[in-house]
Amino acid sequence: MAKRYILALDQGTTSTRAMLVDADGRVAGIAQREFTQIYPQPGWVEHDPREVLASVQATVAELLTRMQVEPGDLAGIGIANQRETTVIWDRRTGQPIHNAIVWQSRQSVAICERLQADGCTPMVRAKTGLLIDAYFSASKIRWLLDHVEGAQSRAERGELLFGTMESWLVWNLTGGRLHVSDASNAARTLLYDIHRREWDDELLRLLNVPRAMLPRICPCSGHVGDTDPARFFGAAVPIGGLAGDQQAALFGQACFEPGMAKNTYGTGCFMLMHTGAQAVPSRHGLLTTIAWEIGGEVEYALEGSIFVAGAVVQWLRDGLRMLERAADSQALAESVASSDGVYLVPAFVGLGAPYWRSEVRGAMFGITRGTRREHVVRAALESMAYQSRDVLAAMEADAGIPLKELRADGGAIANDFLAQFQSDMLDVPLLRPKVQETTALGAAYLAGLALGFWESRTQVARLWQVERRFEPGMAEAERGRRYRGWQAAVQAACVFTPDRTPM
Ligand SMILES: Nc1ncnc2c1ncn2[C@@H]1O[C@H](COP(=O)(O)OP(=O)(O)O)[C@@H](O)[C@H]1O
Ligand SMILES: O=P(O)(O)OC[C@H](O)CO
Repeated sequence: MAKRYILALDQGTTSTRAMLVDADGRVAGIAQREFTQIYPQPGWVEHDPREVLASVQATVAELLTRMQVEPGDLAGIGIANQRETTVIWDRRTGQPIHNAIVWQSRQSVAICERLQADGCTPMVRAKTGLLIDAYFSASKIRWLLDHVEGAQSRAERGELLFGTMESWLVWNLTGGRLHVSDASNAARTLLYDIHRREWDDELLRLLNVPRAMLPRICPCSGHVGDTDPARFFGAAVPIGGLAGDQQAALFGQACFEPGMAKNTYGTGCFMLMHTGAQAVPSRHGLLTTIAWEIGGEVEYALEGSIFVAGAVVQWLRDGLRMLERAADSQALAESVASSDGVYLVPAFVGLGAPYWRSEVRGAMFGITRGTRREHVVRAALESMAYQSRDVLAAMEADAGIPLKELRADGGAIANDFLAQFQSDMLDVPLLRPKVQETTALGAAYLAGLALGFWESRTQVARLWQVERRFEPGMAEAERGRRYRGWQAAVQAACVFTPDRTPM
């Protein structure tokens, strides 16, 4: 019987999703499971890699059982993952030496400050397209090798392996036979030269990371290997695609031409613009990153990484108890004509792109006796749109291409108020696709193209369909006035830094 589905795994920051995609690019079924967020100290975030792996196995088992699909019905597997999150494990036992250090975690800030003070930024930027920040994997690896007893010498003896989540998952799903990563994930480690496309000796020396612990780099779309039947429901299923989740979403949104961009509104917000075969350096606080490597060719993207977006709504719900459900934020925001001058700067873990100010903390401005919960909720939603405008302005300046339309996805863009306000604030149409699980979809496409499930990107691009198009409708003067208020709020938040001790 013909293989009916590609299984896509979206291993995200707060949950794992498994999804079956059919040949028409339709989602036949989906299963999702959250896992524990470990906060050992303020500003630190960790995951237990074994629990993450268990969440993958549980979601796949649930999905296959519910959909009455046999592993033999699967044409292949595509994996997209939370990026930068760092796992180190023992090659022989397969056991992690510590929890995974999550991308948001700030425990390696001091390591980054030393590198900055040593003047390493220009060299790092030129080779990796990144800047020195605890966000990326390298300082997390250094932190683990420093803090787990004996880790450095074990790594030097070749006993320990490093990987981001896709690497850890492939290692386990193949029964410890494959230690690989892909170019889009390697590009987020701060150890990979995105132009020469190899691990870089100067960067490895700088961070004293032994080469022996690094994975082999595979293409994002290509037959990496097969699952071990003993580890994967009794079947050897080909793994055909690996990509960082934001790059996978760019692919799932069919942004294949230079100048096409997507923005994902999840916990954080990640805007990526495809820049073709050219790695465009940023002069405005963005990252230059590999979008994907396919058939020996690399395509690049400019990225604006915003650390807090949908998480601000979670905070209103769980921290302040202003909302019962995240979705209630829409009706509340729409019940008032404006935020009444209130601005919320959600710098809970500092500011990412384009500011890169890890010491700044969140703030609210413009409060009066008349400020109500509705205004605060509206200001919170607006903050996602303002932060995205900051990033888009930088992107247009760097790429020299004005954006024609923005393809949007992620949990928070279900909010129509946010979608409309975003379109107004950017003065470009915002397109919400029918399939909003674009990350998993992108992983499925990358795998399916490699395994002959789909023929070409042209075919994939035709499968993309718009669910709703939001047209900009705000007058120029009004847009400018509101955005200037936001810029003033960010500036004021940056001034308030009473405690500069790194977390
Ligand atoms: N209707 C909504 N309006 C505003 N925010 C929302 C809405 N629904 C979900 N969110 C926010 O979106 C985020 C979840 O999106 P998701 O794409 O699942 O995130 P992630 O993949 O980062 O875990 C949460 O932070 C939540 O607060
Ligand atoms: O898992 P998400 O959707 O929060 O995305 C996380 C990013 O990959 C971090 O760089």
